[in-house]
Amino acid sequence: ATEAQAQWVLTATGRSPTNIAVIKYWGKRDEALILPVNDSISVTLDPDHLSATTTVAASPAFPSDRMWLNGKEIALSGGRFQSCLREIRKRARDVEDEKRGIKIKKEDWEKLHVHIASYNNFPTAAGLASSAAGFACLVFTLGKLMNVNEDYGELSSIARQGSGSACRSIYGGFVKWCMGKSDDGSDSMAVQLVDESHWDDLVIIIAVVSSKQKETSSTSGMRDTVETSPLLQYRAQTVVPGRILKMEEAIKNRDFESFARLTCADSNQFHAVCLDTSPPIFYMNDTSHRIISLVEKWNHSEGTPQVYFVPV
Ligand SMILES: Nc1ncnc2c1ncn2[C@@H]1O[C@H](COP(=O)(O)OP(=O)(O)OP(=O)(O)O)[C@@H](O)[C@H]1O
Ligand SMILES: C[C@@](O)(CCOP(=O)(O)OP(=O)(O)O)CC(=O)O
Repeated sequence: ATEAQAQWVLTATGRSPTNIAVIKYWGKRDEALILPVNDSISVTLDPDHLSATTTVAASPAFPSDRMWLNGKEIALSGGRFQSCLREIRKRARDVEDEKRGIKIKKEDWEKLHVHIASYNNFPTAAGLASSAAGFACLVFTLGKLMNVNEDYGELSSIARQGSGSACRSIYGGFVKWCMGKSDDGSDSMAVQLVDESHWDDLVIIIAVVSSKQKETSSTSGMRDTVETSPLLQYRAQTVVPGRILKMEEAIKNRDFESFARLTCADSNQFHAVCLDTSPPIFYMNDTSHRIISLVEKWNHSEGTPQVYFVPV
C-alpha cells in the first residue's frame, strides 16, 4: 500500500436498544453456540432510553483488533466477540469510497483489523441486558462497515453467538427467539411478532433498584441452573411452550390483563428456578420485593389491575 492508502480509516456507527424478556430465556443446551432450552419473548425498548452506541473503524494501520467499552479498553480474547467478528467477516462484501479513493475487496476484510468503541447510556452488567444491546449493536455496526447484505434473521443468529438475548434486540417491537432444533444452531434465531407501533400506548417503567454489577452473571448463573436445578427441565419442557402460545395471543390482541399475568408468572418462575439452583442465585433485593408487594396491593384495591411488575 502507498503511504496515503495506509493512512485511511473507514468507520460506521450504530445504536441498538436493550430488550426486556416477558417469557424468559434461562439455560443453554449448547454453551459454545448459545442455544437455549426454551423459546423466549421480549419487548425491545425505545433506543432513546436504554441503548448501546457503537462505532467500528477499520484501517490498514491497525495491527490488531481492539475494543473499548464505556471508554475503557477490554480484552477481545473472549470467544463471543471473536465469533461475532468471524461470522461478519465471512459475509463481508466489496466496499468502495470513491471520493477518498478507498477500495476494499471482500477478501481484504480477513486481514483488516478493527477498533471498536461502545457506550451504554445505562448501567452495564447490572441486569438491564447490556449484553443484549451491546452485541446486537456490534453485529449490526460491523455488518454496516463491511457491507454485509444478510437479512435480519441471519444477523440475529450471529448476535446470538455474542449473547443469547442479543438476537432479540435486532428487531423493534415484540420479538420471539425461536430456540430451534438443529445442533448447528442454524434455526435458532429471532423473529419479529409485531412492530413498535402495534401497542404504542403500552408504558414501560424501569425502576433501577441497584446499578451495582450483579454478583452472578447470566452466563454463569444459567450454567449452574442447568447443572443443578430439577425445576428447570419442568419449566422448559412443560410450562414455557404453552405460555409462549398464550403470550403471542395476548400481544396480538393487546390484551393487557393476560399479557401482564403471564409476564409476572414467568418472571416469578425464572426467579424460582434461580432459587432452585445450587448454590442459590438471588437477583432480587429488598427494594424489588417491596415494589412487587406494592404493585400487588395496588392491583387488588383498584378494581381492574393496571400495573404489573417484571423483575429482571
Ligand atoms: N455496549 C456493549 N458492547 C459490547 N459488549 C457489551 C456492551 N455492553 C456490555 N457488553 C458485554 O456484556 C457483558 C455484560 O453482560 P451480563 O449478561 O453480565 O449483564 P447484563 O447483560 O447487563 O444483564 P442481563 O443479561 O442479566 O440482563 C459485559 O461484560 C460485556 O462483555
Ligand atoms: C434473565 C435474562 O435477561 C437472561 C439473559 O441472559 P444473557 O443473554 O445475558 O446470557 P448469555 O446468553 O449467556 O449472554 C432473560 C432474558 O433476557 O430472556
